[in-house]
Amino acid sequence: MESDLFRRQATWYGGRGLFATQPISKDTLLHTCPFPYASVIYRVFRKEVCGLCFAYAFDAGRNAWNIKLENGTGIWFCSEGCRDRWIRDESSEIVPAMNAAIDKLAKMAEKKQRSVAADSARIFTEIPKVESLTQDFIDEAWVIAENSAATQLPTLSEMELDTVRFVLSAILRRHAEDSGLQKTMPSPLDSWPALLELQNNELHFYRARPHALPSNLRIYAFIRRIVLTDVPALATYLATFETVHAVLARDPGNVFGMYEMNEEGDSEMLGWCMYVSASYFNHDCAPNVRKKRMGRELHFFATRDIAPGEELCTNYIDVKDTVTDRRKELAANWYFDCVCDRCKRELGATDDN
Ligand SMILES: C[S@@+](CC[C@H](N)C(=O)[O-])C[C@H]1O[C@@H](n2cnc3c(N)ncnc32)[C@H](O)[C@@H]1O
Repeated sequence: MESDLFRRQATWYGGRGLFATQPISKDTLLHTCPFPYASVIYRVFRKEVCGLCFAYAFDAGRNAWNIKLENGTGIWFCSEGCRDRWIRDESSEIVPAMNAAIDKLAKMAEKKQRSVAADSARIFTEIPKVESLTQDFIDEAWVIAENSAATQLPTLSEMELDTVRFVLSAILRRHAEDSGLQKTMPSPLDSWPALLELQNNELHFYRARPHALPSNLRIYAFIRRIVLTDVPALATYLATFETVHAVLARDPGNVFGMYEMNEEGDSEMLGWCMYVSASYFNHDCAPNVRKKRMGRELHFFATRDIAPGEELCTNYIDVKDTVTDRRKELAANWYFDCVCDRCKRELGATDDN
């Protein structure tokens, strides 16, 4: 990573992490991602969350935002400034066409539900047994899906349609990057080649959630159909399954939930984002880094003084929970057994364990 304060290097427990290269004082701003590479606001919240800065209407004492694109569907803004910046910065012609296509095809698929289900290849519907879920099995499933995807129009759940929007936002960003349309170029640390360097977690993910493999293959088939029929500008990214697969394989374990407090004072997830360079902060149950989302920017600050050589870690889960609950959650939703010192201490473990 290009920073005076830290560098990316291999960890003793596997994978990469970020390590301080000089003394860092408490509250130092360590890293900023100016905007996510890919993001989605859940459809149910799209009138309540600004399409540019992610401001939540509830925080401003409102039920919804009312500023829209003139020709657009599916995106609301908290201010004319955000709308105008979105038009200036994003590929504004493609997005409304894409959103309209998603809605149209989702309705078409719903109407044709029976016949489509009957025609579908088993790969799109059958939940694989955990024992059969090897990397070879997954790779083969994608090849089969690619060979049959052109004619498929699967019916998707609301969650799957949100995932379609998420993946398409990544494809759009890649297209903007490749074609020079991107007005504010991201740093190389937040580019498509950098995204490909993120840890691929699909094997752990599908073994924990076998239904997600056919679901992701349906998502791919649906995206391919949308692009081929309604968004030809993105067709090169759908010539093979690689782009969709690359995003879906890196989503689990790398993305950030978009959380806000709701009326009841509970934390509500409004969508999720992929901030590529931010994904290199590993987890620690006694973190020395805290993250703060400010609009669509994600900032990371030191929570205490940090010595050179120390790993910079944030927390992926609520660290107020007990050691048993923390480890259960990390294993279930993040697919790893935490190696942090606090866990070791609280488990009464020795270094050999
Ligand atoms: C968001 S990524 C962090 C970057 C990752 N280490 C890499 O090389 O790409 C999360 C992954 O890092 C590893 N990881 C993060 N914190 C960990 C911890 N406390 N104990 C063990 N593994 C951890 C796990 O493999 C996890 O799936």
